[in-house]
Amino acid sequence: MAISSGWPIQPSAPSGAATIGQPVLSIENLSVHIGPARILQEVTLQVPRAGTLGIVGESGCGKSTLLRAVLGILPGGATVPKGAILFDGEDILTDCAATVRGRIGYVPQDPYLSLNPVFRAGDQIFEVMRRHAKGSRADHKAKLIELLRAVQLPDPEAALRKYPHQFSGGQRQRLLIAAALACDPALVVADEPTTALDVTTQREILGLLRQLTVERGLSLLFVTHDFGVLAAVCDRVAVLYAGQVVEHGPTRAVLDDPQHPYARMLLACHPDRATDLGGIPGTVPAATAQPPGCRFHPRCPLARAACAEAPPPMLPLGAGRSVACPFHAEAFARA
Ligand SMILES: Nc1ncnc2c1ncn2[C@@H]1O[C@H](COP(=O)(O)OP(=O)(O)OP(=O)(O)O)[C@@H](O)[C@H]1O
Repeated sequence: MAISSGWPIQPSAPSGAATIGQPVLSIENLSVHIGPARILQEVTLQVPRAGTLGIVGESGCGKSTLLRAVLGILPGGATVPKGAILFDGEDILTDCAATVRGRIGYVPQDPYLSLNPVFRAGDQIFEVMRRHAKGSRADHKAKLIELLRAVQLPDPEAALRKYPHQFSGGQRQRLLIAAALACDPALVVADEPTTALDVTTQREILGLLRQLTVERGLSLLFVTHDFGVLAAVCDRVAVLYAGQVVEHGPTRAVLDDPQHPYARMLLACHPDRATDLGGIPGTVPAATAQPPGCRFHPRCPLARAACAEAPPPMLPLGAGRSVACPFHAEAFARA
């Protein structure tokens, strides 16, 4: 059974937009360690200009760490033994990080925790614009009012003077989307931006995000653990397991016919498809105890000795798809 987004279908990106020119963001062989935790291993991904890439994976697979690396806010003690993150050709991991960061908008996960309760909403966004956007305060105000209209927040003038507690959760998330767009970013990074919201508000916010990215030609890097949300928002998807990308391709193709054993088993657990509640045998390894080779091999029904020896290369499958498993075509029975 196909996984439906459950959300109203939103306008899709202009034809061919996902493949135009250089990617806006290119993550190349990125490994991130924090102390003994080997969190990301040789992650390679691209966000197309005016395209949307979703990162999907279970809790603890490294989604937030990947976003933090892109935003230049890895925690103290983090090291990057390998790799690069190129934004418009500039390496975010080097000194130009501060300049680059102003051109990346961020929509956080929890609208209740992301605004300072003691400052007016407008002042908090003006402060970000003062640091990163050109123009006077009057220019910023005109721009912000236009954005608050675009995110469909009623009475934008009054909204600027309100404190965070005077908004609902959905309204706060609209405010945060406006804030993310305030400095004219080329890329918006969103970290599960609807998990704290009720289902109806989730639909509205996802629809809005999709509409704004299409209308404004923005690129979107979107993290979620929810395949339905992914189907609603993202043109392309990368499936992450224990810090390794195991499959990458157009969202519809991956959801309809996943190739990596992990992606197949994960999708089989989705409520739209599940025939039992068996789940995937075993547990996700701790970041301090990652198995060698393919990190999924201890749980994989197709595993053999070679899988424990070295991480499998990404194999191109055509039509923009790739999978990190040389045995992906073999059928398996779920344990
Ligand atoms: N500061 C840290 N120090 C040590 N280990 C960390 C640190 N931050 C994260 N980790 C570990 O890195 C792994 C990935 O964590 P991360 O938060 O990136 O995953 P995630 O996919 O975003 O999870 P969730 O969906 O639950 O937010 C986990 O095993 C986590 O315990």
